[in-house]
Parts: sequence; structure tokens; C-alpha cells
Amino acid sequence: MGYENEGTIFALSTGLGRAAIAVMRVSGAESKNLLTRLCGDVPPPRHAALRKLWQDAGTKENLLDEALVLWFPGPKSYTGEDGFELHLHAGPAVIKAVAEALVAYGARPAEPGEFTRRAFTNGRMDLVEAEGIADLVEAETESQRKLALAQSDGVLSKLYQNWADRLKHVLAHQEALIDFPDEDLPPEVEQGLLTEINTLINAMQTHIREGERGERIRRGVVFAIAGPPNAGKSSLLNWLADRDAAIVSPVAGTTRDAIEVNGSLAGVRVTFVDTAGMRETEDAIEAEGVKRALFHVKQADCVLQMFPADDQPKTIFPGAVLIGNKTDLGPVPAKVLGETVVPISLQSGEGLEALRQLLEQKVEALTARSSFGAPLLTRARHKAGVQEAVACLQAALAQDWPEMRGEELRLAMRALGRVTGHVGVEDLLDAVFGQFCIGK
Ligand SMILES: Nc1nc2c(ncn2[C@@H]2O[C@H](COP(=O)(O)OP(=O)(O)OP(=O)(O)O)[C@@H](O)[C@H]2O)c(=O)[nH]1
Ligand SMILES: [K+]
Ligand SMILES: [Mg+2]
Repeated sequence: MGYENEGTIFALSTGLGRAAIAVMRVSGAESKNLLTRLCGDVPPPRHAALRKLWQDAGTKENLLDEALVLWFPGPKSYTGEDGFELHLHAGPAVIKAVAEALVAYGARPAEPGEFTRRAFTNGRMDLVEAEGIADLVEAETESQRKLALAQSDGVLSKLYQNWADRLKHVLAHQEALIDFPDEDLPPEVEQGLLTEINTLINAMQTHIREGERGERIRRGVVFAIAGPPNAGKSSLLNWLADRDAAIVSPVAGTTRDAIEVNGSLAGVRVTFVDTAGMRETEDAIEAEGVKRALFHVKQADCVLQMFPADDQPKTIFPGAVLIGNKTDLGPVPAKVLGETVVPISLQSGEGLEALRQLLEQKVEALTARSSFGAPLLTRARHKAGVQEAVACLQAALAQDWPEMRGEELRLAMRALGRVTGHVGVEDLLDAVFGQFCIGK
């Protein structure tokens, strides 16, 4: 990317809404110069200092604001470069005037994610940690916060780094086997090497398998509400959302488009998707709705399969929570096709608290911590990298030729290196940092 590490950049790091203070962040080689021109001197590093900001501190003409100023000399700064922060009064006119002064002195507005990208380029963090920062800024629930904080702190990177280090070790032994023909080395060396490769494959496969829990915490657990028309699906959605998100009516086939509502359960972000009632229909729009309903059922982490007391399902979606609604109108069977039914009435409120508890348990199970205490994978990008590493290690095991095995081990290390950003990632950077908002 052309702009990489070019010039001195600035951005408002706080939001644009009404606020008392706005933080303007500046980074780049010209930082010291800019700060001196604005306030006349450079305060002691990393200490807050109150300063008058001038259009030109030399002439003391045109006072812009009085602000808290923080000077962060590189390399021990967020980006690794010289930089500073101005804690301005948050009026739009103040922000505009200061931005104009910065531009007049040669700085330019930052691109999205550019601060963090510079931090990565200057070795202040790896890619996985940078993604953790992006997630931390977006975090809405406790579980998202904890996951992102651990990731931005390097917990996940350390796991990948540990694997890469162990592979380096295996590779060193493999090379010893190539350089010194077997008679020089005890057979345990080769055996130990194969055992270690197998151990690594197992650890990586467990990480991938449990990874969907981390992905669920990050994006939220998705529940699809499905069932025949008039089961009370939209009524359930509205109760879960605590507002009239969807139209409820006695007309079968009311809901057409899927309606999504976000919330949180057991400290985890969740999305409930209300769908069209499933039935054979001549109506083209309703048929499209049914098609979409099936799509959401497939995509969901868990299906809430609803039926009204008088219309039992003939098939059950795999892993679905079976909900029998309208107990106020008649009894609901305890089991259908061997599966336990949760009896509720959205009219009388019967069974709703029990249902909420069950959903909380479901969410906890779907996002449970890793069985061996290791950090969870959070992104498809990481998953792809680890999967590739596993494939290379399996190929290495299948190789009888030591030279070829060494090559597969090297490819596995490269795959892990791309995840953390330690090797050949230029093409990846735009994708990773493009998702940041400006000022990070
Ligand atoms: N008696 C009774 N009526 C209910 C209950 N829950 C929902 N209803 C009524 O059943 C009708 C259908 O409810 P909806 O929530 O629209 O059902 P739906 O499954 O979304 O229906 P479609 O969108 O048409 O597939 C409405 O008239 C609701 O008021 C209940 O527990 N008891
Ligand atoms: K309806
Ligand atoms: Mg509906």
C-alpha cells in the first residue's frame, strides 16, 4: 500500500458525538516539530501537561484551544514512532481548527487502521494482536471484551509462536538427520521427531475443533426461530427482544423476510432470527420467505423449533430446542419423536423463565472455554492458517525422504507465520487493517 509509514498522520480517536473531550492522535517523524509549533515546547515524555495551542506558537497569534498534551517519543509508543495526543475540548469548531493547523504544518488525516498498521510494521504487535485490538474496540459484551483483551495482549499469538518454535526444533533435528546419515544418530531421534509432529497435529486439530466457540463469542451466538405458520415465532422474538420487533397477527404467513434482533445472554452477544412459517405455498413471496427460513436454520448455531399445542412436528432439526407454545389453549406433549419439549405460553407467560434459563445454558455450552485451557481461535483467517499447517504436517509424516519432510515442515512454519504476520503477509495487510475504523 502506498501510504505505508509515509508522512505524519493524525486522526480523532474519540467519536464524533457530543462529548466534553476529544482526543486527537498524531504519529510520525514530524511529530516533535508539529507539537513545538502548536504549543511552543515538548512536555516531558508520557506526562500529561496543560498547554495553550496556537495557530503558531512562535507568534502566539490565534489561540486554538487549551488542552492536555501528551508526548510519546518512539520507539516506546503505540505505533513505535514519535507521536502525541491532544485532549481537546470536543466542540466541532475546535477539532476543525486544530486539524487545519496540523494540515497546514504538513500532517495528513490517517487512513482507517493506519495507526495500528504502523504499530505492526514497526514490530510493536503481530497481526493476531492487532486483530485483538480491533475486536476490543468493537466489544459489546463481557465475553467479547475478555476474549479480545487476551488476544490483544498476545495470549493467542504466544500459542502460535510456541507451535512455530517447536516446529523449528523439529526441523533442526530433521536437518541433522539429513546431514548425518542414520548410522551417526540414534534411532530415537527420528522417532522423537515423528512423535512431536503428531503431538502438534493433535493440538492444532483440537484448536480448530474448539475454534467455533471463539468465533461464536466474537460474532455472537445465532439462534434461528423456525416452525409452522402461527406457531408464535414472532411473538417469541418480541418477548426475547423485549420490544415489538416483528409483526404478530393471527394470519398464517405473516412473517416473510427474516427479522434479526441482537441482544446478550449470559454475557454473550446473541442474535435471534425470526423466520417465515414453513409450509407448502402457492404465494411466490411467501415461498421465498420459506427458502430464506431454511437458509437461516442451516446457518444458525442453534435452532429454536416452535410448534403450537395442536400441531406437532413430524421432523426435528438436528440439535434444535423444541418449544411447544400456546399451553394456555391445550396441553403440549412432554416429548415429540423422543425429544424433550419445553412447554410455554407467550400469552400467559408460562414456562418463559425456564426457557430463558435453558437458552442461557445453551449459550454457555456453545461458547465454553477450551477444554485444555488454551486460548480460543477467533477468526476464519486463523483457522485457515492452522488448517494449512496441519495439512503440511500430515504431508511431512507421509514423506519417507528426509529432504521432502524438511520442506513440508518449512511450509507448516510459513503457514503459522502468516497467521501472526511474521512471514510474507504483504497481501494480507490491506484485508486485516481495512476493517479498522479511522483513529486506530
Ligand atoms: N393463545 C395464544 N395465542 C398465541 C400465543 N402465542 C402467540 N399467539 C397468537 O398466535 C398468533 C400467531 O402468532 P405469531 O407470533 O404471529 O406467529 P408466527 O409463528 O410468527 O406466524 P407466521 O409469521 O405467520 O409464521 C397471533 O395471533 C398471536 O397473538 C400463545 O401462547 N397463546
Ligand atoms: K402469524
Ligand atoms: Mg411471524
